[in-house]
Amino acid sequence: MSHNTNTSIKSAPIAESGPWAAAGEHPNAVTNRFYTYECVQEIAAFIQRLVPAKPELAIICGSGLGGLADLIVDKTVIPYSEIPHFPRSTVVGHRSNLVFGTFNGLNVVCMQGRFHPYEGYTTAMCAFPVRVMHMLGARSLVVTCAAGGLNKDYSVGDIMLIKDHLNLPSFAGNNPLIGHNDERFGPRFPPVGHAYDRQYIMKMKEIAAKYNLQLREGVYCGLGGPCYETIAEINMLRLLGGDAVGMSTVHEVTLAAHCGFRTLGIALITNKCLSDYNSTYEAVHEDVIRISELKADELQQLIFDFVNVLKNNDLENQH
Ligand SMILES: O=P(O)(O)O[C@H]1O[C@H](CO)[C@@H](O)[C@H]1O
Ligand SMILES: Nc1nc2[nH]cnc2c(=O)[nH]1
Repeated sequence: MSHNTNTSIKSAPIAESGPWAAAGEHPNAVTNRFYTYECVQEIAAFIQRLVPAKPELAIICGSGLGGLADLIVDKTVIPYSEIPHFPRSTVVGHRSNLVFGTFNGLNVVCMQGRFHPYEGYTTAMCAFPVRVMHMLGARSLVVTCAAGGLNKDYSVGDIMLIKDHLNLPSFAGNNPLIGHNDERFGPRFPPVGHAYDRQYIMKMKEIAAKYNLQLREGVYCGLGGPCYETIAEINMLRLLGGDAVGMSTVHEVTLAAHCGFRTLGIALITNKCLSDYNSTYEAVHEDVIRISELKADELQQLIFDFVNVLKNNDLENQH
């Protein structure tokens, strides 16, 4: 597929040229490159030429959870490598496809593979597909991830609905919204206190109850990775109120809140975060993938049923 990758470069003030702009005079200008509105428009237009149908729901697949995209019917699969300016997923358990089609009868767009800051992308670059999917027409987002269980009551295999998050990189000045704010995306100071939609959470609990499944509901801590946590860090995150920890999601949900998505966040607890210095257990990515794949069917069924809620517009305060 041929495309001109240079048409939307508004400014390329940093060493390498690309579709991003630097974040102005902010000290993070070099590290916080982000995609311009025009670039997102160009990508959306490119995709619309291939897939004219408007997606209603956007889905992001976490580690080992990309199988959901295989259940989409009447599919159009666009490899990230064929989309202008798109990064690539480099992590085991993440494919690199944007998948369109219908899932339980609803038009969806699904990221089969996401981007993480530890791959070398800025948080803004990691999260920018959220804006593309919004520009394509999606207004609901389901974001899934694999996570370590900080909460001592949690077991491996538990599914946690994310009620809130701690965006730890943002504490250190690494927020995907740093830099020039283009109001066409959203406001300069977006509220994020309700970034995870309460009604979506309630609906998902009702769905789970039908399967006698008890879902957890908790606070997700987003860290930069790629190291798993030290014991001291695990203890700190617990003190801060964290229930689960991972290396994704928070920057995506920040951009989703900024542009007005209603978001359902689901973390699959793939490992326990142990704080016993005498234990020899360590988290490993192979276990993360194994547990994700083991629990994928359950998660997919819940999301499949959740689509009914969206299709039937079975919600109050729809905005
Ligand atoms: O958050 P997702 O992409 O599901 O992946 C999680 O699993 C990986 C670590 O095993 C990290 O990338 C962490 O963020
Ligand atoms: N940071 C972090 N990410 C994870 N992803 C899956 N498990 C974990 C974990 O224990 N810690």
